[in-house]
Amino acid sequence: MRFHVVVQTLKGNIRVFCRVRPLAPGSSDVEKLESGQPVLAFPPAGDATTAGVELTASNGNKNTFTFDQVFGPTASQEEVFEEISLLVQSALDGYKVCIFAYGQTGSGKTHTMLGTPDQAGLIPRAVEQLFTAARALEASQGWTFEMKASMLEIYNEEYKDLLGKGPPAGKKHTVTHDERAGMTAVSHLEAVECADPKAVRALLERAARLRAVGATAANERSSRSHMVFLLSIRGANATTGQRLNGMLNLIDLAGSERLKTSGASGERLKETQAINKSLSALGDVIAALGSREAHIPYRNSKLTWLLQGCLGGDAKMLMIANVAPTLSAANESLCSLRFAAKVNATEIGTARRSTSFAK
Ligand SMILES: Nc1ncnc2c1ncn2[C@@H]1O[C@H](COP(=O)(O)OP(=O)(O)OP(=O)(O)O)[C@@H](O)[C@H]1O
Repeated sequence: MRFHVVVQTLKGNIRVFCRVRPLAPGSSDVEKLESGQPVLAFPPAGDATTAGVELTASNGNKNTFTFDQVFGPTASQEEVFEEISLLVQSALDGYKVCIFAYGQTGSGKTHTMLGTPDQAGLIPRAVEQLFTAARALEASQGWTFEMKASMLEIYNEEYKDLLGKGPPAGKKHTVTHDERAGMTAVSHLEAVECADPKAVRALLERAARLRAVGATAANERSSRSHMVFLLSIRGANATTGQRLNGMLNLIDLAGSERLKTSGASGERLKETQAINKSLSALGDVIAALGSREAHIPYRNSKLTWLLQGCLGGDAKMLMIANVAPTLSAANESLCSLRFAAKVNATEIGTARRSTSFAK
């Protein structure tokens, strides 16, 4: 347990990875410039703890970025998870952990977070790992753990429960924070007790079906909304009296691409404004935390308001910037990499575990 704490603290509380997805099989997309140069290349970063990615725009301009990790198109789900597993594990030590997938529509966010049945993504792998570790601690060190999962969608600046029925007619979900206890409560949100990883898989399938229904009904809704997976972990140790509250939030953000708003109207315009608002609010919160401002603008979006207890000095954050390798995506990839670079340049204080001893 102690080992996890030390390693993660040394690496800092905000980390940024970049993941480049492969070209779709049979795709007619172009991934090279006319000169034959690839749009994305992976130069060495110059030190052992970071990795580089270089994007060449259609005008030939090169933009180089360094992140904590860069995964090329051949990186497997397992390789990506390996780099994240320590961070996930720390939720079981009483930390609040937030992992975001950021990028334009089609850049691989959902593949990274949820994956497919034969290429499981971060969420199922994280839950499986936490179960295994919790069981081992229960068997060897007198701990008991309770894990509860919720899933919600934020669409047009409104919360929607993906597992339960949601609030009664005429009511909305409300989010309240108990700062002293470090707890967040969402009204009318279903929290499903996770007795084993199989239960979580069933739950993810249920949520995916619900989102899919939305997608046909509301114009590719899944890429126009944020999907938030929340796992709360309560631990109690009968031998030592120690208690802990960990939290793992895994977020598949809405597509970050800027629509040409001049052509967008009605629902589409409203969606775009809501996405732009919440993504820039997320960037603003991170920037305000980094510059130690007295006021952190959590209230500026439903996303930052929901996650405020897990965004900040006490929490650990990871942003995965997903990018597509194609020439047609190069402009949006550049925007994503710039956003990620800004996050990467932010320093947030040392994470704190939420633990206490029963009297
Ligand atoms: N690393 C990868 N390996 C293999 N296939 C991938 C990978 N990343 C993405 N894909 C595939 O590329 C396509 C687009 O990916 P995905 O749906 O994850 O993008 P997205 O960013 O979540 O898009 P949206 O915003 O529409 O949800 C999917 O068919 C997905 O299976």
